[in-house]
Amino acid sequence: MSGEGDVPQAIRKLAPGKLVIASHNQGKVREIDALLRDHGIEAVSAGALDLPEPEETGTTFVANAELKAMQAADLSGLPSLADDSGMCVDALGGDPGIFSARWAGASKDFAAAMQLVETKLQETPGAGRTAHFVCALALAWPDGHIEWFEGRVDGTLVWPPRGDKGFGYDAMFLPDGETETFGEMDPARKHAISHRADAFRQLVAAVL
Ligand SMILES: O=c1nc[nH]c2c1ncn2[C@H]1C[C@H](O)[C@@H](COP(=O)(O)OP(=O)(O)OP(=O)(O)O)O1
Ligand SMILES: [Mg+2]
Repeated sequence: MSGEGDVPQAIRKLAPGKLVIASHNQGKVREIDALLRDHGIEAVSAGALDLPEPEETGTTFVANAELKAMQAADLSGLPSLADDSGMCVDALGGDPGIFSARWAGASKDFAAAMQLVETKLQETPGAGRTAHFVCALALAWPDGHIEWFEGRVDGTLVWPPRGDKGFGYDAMFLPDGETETFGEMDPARKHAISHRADAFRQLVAAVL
């Protein structure tokens, strides 16, 4: 058990590198590292610590984020932050959702995953093209205490994909109110408006 009040001091006292980013996705680690650095926090990635990639057996973004954060905290003995995220397409009943990474297969082929989304949309009569990204962040402490936050950004899917600055499904996602896809825009702009930024704002407000 931990009161809300002692957490900010705890994270502020961390030595540099003593927060684990419990992710094996380089694109995500890059974004989370940039977001943490904005708050003066230096972290180390699960990959750099040789932590294994857990099987994501949860049925929600939050459950999978918790599972990844808790495993990293258990194995490292350090506070660990995990991100479980994905793209939910309205006309596909929310797919790929928590299966966003798995649609890209073992080779992490997101060109193929984006093509699969587009093909399924073409096969769905009268389908609209609205979608949103979700990001669940879970922060697990070695004492078992855990807190989580969920962010979201709404947009429309474009075809063909545009831009190579992002990762995953970025090149086909046009956020509402923008003229560039997540793949085309400056990373700083994505950091300001993304699902991950939304979840981070909540984490920062609650924890830092
Ligand atoms: O900002 C994003 N821009 C584009 N695509 C994104 C984004 N955020 C999540 N996505 C997609 C791709 C990713 O592979 C999957 C998350 O799956 P998810 O299991 O949370 O992550 P992962 O397996 O890639 O790495 P890990 O679990 O080690 O953190 O959703
Ligand atoms: Mg994963």
